[in-house]
Amino acid sequence: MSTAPDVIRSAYAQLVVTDLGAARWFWVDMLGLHVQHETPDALYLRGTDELTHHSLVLRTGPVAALDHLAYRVRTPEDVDRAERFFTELGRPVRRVPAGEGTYGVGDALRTVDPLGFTVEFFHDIARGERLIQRYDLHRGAQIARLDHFNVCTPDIPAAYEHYKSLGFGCSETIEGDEHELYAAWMFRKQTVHDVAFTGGAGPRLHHLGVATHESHQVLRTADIFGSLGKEHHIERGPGRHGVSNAFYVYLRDPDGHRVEVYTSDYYTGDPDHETYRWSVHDDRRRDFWGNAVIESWYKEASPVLDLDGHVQPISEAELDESAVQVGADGLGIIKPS
Ligand SMILES: O=S(=O)(O)c1ccc(O)c(O)c1
Ligand SMILES: [Ca+2]
Ligand SMILES: [Fe+2]
Repeated sequence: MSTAPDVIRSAYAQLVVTDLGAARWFWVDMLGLHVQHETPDALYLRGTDELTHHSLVLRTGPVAALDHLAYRVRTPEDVDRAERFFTELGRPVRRVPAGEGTYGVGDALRTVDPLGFTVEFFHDIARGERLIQRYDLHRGAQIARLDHFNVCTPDIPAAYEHYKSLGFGCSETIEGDEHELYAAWMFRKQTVHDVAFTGGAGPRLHHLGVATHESHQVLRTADIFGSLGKEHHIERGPGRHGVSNAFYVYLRDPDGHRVEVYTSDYYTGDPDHETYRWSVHDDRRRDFWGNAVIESWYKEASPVLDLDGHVQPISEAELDESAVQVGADGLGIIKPS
């Protein structure tokens, strides 16, 4: 296998939304993302700390879906490496020269990865002005930056192996009694994850994770939605995660796309960083206070598009974490299917 591209971080996602005005209300007015560029059918958004052009692109389309995920790579030559790497894997690849792809992004490689997701690797991207200390412009949830992608896939071990071959480390896992893999969190930047896998029918996008600096901003996000009688957008939390130790709240946008407002995970940058493994029977794994995970969080996710914009077919998962229950005696019981 040729050398993998040197991925720096999860960098942006492009979502298809069916109503750009409604999406603007949610992502700009409520979450506080900054509009770096806009056209009649697209918004290019970033958080207060982000110095590159955007970390989220919303474009109008008939079906709410993930258009593609994008990772930034260290050098322009890593875009060539990505092309060789995925070509050797036998995956469909498409080179997207500067000016022909996403506005603000330079030369890029797009592929459909082994999990069925359309993924872009790029280096060159336009800059945005520094807003880190423009507190006068920090609004709503005061989102600082994109933190991670969470994807639904039926084969978590295959997802783990693919991202391991791309040089990702593994910070945490959720495992069964025989160490079957229910979920995994993997990273290139030195925090808990750039990408994580939720077991389920896939390929589907489970959520985008966006980071705030402090937990009071997570609580304030929930309060703002409550104040406006829009609490139906709050799906899960606020709460404290077991995995990652982050404080979180999950929201659904007007199209049902899930976003997690997330803060205070931890450093993972040492070369001998060890994976922390949770039992699927430990009720603190997903919420450290043992709060139940609402069914929709396990079952609902956004469809994804292929390189030509067609919705990818999905395949069902073998393992169903939501079927695993911890009984009153603290032992795991599997609900009869
Ligand atoms: O619910 S989990 O504690 O497993 C969790 C941890 C980190 C995340 O980013 C997440 O979405 C979910
Ligand atoms: Ca609710
Ligand atoms: Fe997350």
